[in-house]
Amino acid sequence: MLSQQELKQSVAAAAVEYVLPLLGADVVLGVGTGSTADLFIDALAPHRGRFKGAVASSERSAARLAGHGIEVFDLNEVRGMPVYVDGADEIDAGLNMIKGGGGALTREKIVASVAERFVCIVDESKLVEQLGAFPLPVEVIPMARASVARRLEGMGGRPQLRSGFVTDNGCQILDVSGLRIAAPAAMEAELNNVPGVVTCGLFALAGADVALLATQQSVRELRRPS
Ligand SMILES: O=C(CO)[C@H](O)[C@H](O)COP(=O)(O)O
Repeated sequence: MLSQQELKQSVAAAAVEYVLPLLGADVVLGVGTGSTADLFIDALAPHRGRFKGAVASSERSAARLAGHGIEVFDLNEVRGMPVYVDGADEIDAGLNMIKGGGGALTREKIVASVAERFVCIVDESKLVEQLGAFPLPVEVIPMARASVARRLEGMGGRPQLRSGFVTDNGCQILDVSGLRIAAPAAMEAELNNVPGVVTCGLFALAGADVALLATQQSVRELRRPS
């Protein structure tokens, strides 16, 4: 029986195999945040000479990439990326996701939006029938924390401030439990439209294109239904 850590290692290795054919001297990769993304960075490191560098979705990942000698680019210096690789807290069969457990949701959404393809790397514990058991992270401008929390309560959620945590953008996170997420894209649009919300951790309007899912038997590849 493989542990969750071993499953994360196997999906990180599979993600490196996935990106290898896309590498080239001019190629910049988009790299996500979290323990699975960390393992991806570690597994990518031996191939550092085969691509130009990476854009990271957090200061944490930027430091890890740089520690491996992979050049880290500011997104403003980069015109495009063939692929963005990142983990998720939950993913459904439509490849809609909840992300932001590590608090990097806004930069993750920005970097992913610039990449041609989002490859989500998860172990099988993250695959769910309906999103929402994992509390939904919502990044908020600090002055709007209370007003946004009231709006979230009005939607049936129970927001909790992630205490002592400040995002790389200088903002705060409300972790919202109790939401019924039957229509993820509609809820993402509604939440992102609340004044004071920087972004919510639903990735459904633009979900993953491909999911690599580590199971006890193998790493399965799932594609976003068209
Ligand atoms: O969205 C994220 C960070 O903001 C991560 O991708 C998500 O929390 C999954 O993390 P892990 O790979 O550690 O389980």
